[in-house]
Amino acid sequence: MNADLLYLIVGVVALLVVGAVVATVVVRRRRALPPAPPAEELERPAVGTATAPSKERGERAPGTTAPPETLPDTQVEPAPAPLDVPEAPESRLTRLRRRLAGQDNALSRGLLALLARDRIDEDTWEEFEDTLITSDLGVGPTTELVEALRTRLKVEGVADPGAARRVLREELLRLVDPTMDRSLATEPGTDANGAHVPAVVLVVGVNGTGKTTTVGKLARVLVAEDKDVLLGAADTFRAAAADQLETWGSRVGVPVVRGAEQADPASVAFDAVRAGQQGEADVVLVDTAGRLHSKTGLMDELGKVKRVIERTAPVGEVLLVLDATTGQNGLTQARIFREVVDVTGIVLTKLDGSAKGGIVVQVQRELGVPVKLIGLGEGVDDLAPFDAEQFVDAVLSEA
Ligand SMILES: Nc1nc2c(ncn2[C@@H]2O[C@H](COP(=O)(O)OP(=O)(O)OP(=O)(O)O)[C@@H](O)[C@H]2O)c(=O)[nH]1
Repeated sequence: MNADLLYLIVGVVALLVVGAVVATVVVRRRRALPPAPPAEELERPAVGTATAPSKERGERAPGTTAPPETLPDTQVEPAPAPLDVPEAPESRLTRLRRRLAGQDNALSRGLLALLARDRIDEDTWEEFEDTLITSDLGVGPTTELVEALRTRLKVEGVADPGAARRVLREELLRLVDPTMDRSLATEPGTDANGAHVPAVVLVVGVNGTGKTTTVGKLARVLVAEDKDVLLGAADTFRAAAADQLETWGSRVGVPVVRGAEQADPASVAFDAVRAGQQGEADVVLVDTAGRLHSKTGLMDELGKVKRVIERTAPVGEVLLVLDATTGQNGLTQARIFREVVDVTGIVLTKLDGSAKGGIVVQVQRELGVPVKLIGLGEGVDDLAPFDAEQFVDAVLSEA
């Protein structure tokens, strides 16, 4: 072997040794590093549209590194919207009283202007009667009121408008009847075995009168009174009614039991009351469909709903919702519903913007049950318990 060949072999061996040493060091260093994070962790998409870093969303402020355990594995749902706090009963009443008094109140203006005249002659009494009839007081109550007023003004020798107004107030109040029990049956009870039984309120009426809206508003009244409420969407005829109720419910944290579109209303009502019993709700409000296609159909449907509910809990309250602006039509509806279910109270909606307050008296006489609630607008808290004195004062206010 010559010297050149020997140098070549020694050089190749030396290169191999150096290469092996370098490779070992690199492999060792790689093993010492943590594995590279997956691509998606490096670029986490922002949740929602907010751009400010948010701890809740697991975002990092620029230049900071969050410890791995603070990074959520899944996207964080946006926080639920805070619940509404429904208006307290007292402030609601004060506000709605002002609204009732602030109407373009033809009744009030007409009555007071007539009583303010120097001399009340026959023409004046006739005008007075016309004003009362226009307000939907009805012929019977109008005649009674006029006769009572004429007699009292004469017998008591009332001459000044202030005194005449006091007499009118007393007579109107007598017609509206402050002695009627207008409380709502919303106290839960127990059955024979001591099991919890929620109070059940069934809400009936023809479509468009404001049933679903009333159920939503009433839920808010009850929540403001610290009651646990559950809603049953037994109006399966109009799918939007259940959606509407869900919106009302979700705003105040009240659950809603609903069924499939066109499901049997009785089975939805049954499920709702059962759920109310199991969840120990204080009150279950059941919305119903109001098709007046035929009296028999309505009778069958409402009768069945009530019977099926009563397997679990008695129906303590049946509220008939009537639109105050529909006058005689409303009374016809009232008659039909009275034959179908035992109505325990009336809700008069849309009394805002209506000079038809006299309907309160007519409908109470027609059904023999009290007006318990009045709707005074489309706002979420525009439903108030009916109070005879406040109502008469609002009707006679000179606003
Ligand atoms: N101004 C006014 N509008 C009201 C009042 N109550 C309800 N409404 C309106 O009346 C309309 C009908 O109300 P709904 O609650 O959908 O009527 P419904 O009886 O449930 O109708 P169906 O579900 O079709 O049977 C809605 O636009 C309500 O906002 C009220 O007191 N005043």
